[in-house]
Amino acid sequence: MSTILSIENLRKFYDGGFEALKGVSLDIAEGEILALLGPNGAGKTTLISTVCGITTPSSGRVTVGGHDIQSDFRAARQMIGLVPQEIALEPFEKVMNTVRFSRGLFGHRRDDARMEEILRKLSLWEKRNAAIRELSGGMKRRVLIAKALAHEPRVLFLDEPTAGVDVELRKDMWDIVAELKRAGVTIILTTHYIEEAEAIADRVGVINNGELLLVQDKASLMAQMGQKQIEVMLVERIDAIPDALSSYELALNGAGDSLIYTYDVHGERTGITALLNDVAQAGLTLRDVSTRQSSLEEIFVSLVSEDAA
Ligand SMILES: Nc1ncnc2c1ncn2[C@@H]1O[C@H](COP(=O)(O)OP(=O)(O)OP(=O)(O)O)[C@@H](O)[C@H]1O
Repeated sequence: MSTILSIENLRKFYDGGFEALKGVSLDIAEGEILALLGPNGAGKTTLISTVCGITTPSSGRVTVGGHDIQSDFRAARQMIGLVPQEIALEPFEKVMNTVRFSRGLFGHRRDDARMEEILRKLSLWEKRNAAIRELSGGMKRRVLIAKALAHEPRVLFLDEPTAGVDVELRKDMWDIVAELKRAGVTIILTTHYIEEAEAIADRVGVINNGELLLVQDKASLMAQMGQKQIEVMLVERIDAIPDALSSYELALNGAGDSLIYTYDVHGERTGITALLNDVAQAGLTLRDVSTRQSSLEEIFVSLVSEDAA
């Protein structure tokens, strides 16, 4: 797939000398969904704002569809839609006019069919004549997305799209993102909800202290770094792990009826067969066995804490 967004050695010093981006480089392929994860203050918003031309880079180069965001700003910006973190809308304006105005800002001709399509997709059509101030917070977020899509961008940035929204709207958001992906839109989103990144992204980038710690295909990241756990559920409760099993790194759950064994998926031998054998030898009866892969959240926490060390 071709690269639609290219970021090369991007640095940002804020007034006062604080370095919020320390030489970030990243290529994003057309049509992919990239989730940017990072703790508060990591530099996610600064990165997005710089690419979108809201913040000027101190050095480095960014191109969108081959257009340089500084020397060819208009063409680059045309290709980008931004759904900002904060809701900033004109309270007395009507929904339809708000979205139509955004399209006009980019020099696009009025297209009522297109407006209807966008508003329907976001379940805003019935509200098209409502004033913004009459809408719920969730509806306002939908308006922000509609505004960002009004000029038909090829790359959409979503800065914390689900911060503070309820479960239902969050699910709707992800349906919208999936639909946009099907339509070929490239999506870069920041989130604190790691399980969402895990569910929706093709690639995950982890940013901390202004540096991109890694960008990797989600599946390979999880396979590479993941540990698996096997839970051995027992028929009877036990107070302590039997001595016969002391050679294994086992944990006993709070209820005393499950042994948790963590192993590396890449180890030559997992030790599971021997463990199950020895559990039986120790006189314990298995009720059930289940395995689980460590989540992106655990991977993320270990990466960021390694970085801080
Ligand atoms: N205008 C500014 N002037 C000075 N420092 C700033 C400015 N904007 C952001 N910063 C600092 O730059 C760093 C990165 O901020 P940024 O908003 O990009 O982080 P973030 O990863 O988006 O965080 P969050 O998850 O909290 O939104 C922070 O330390 C922040 O305080």
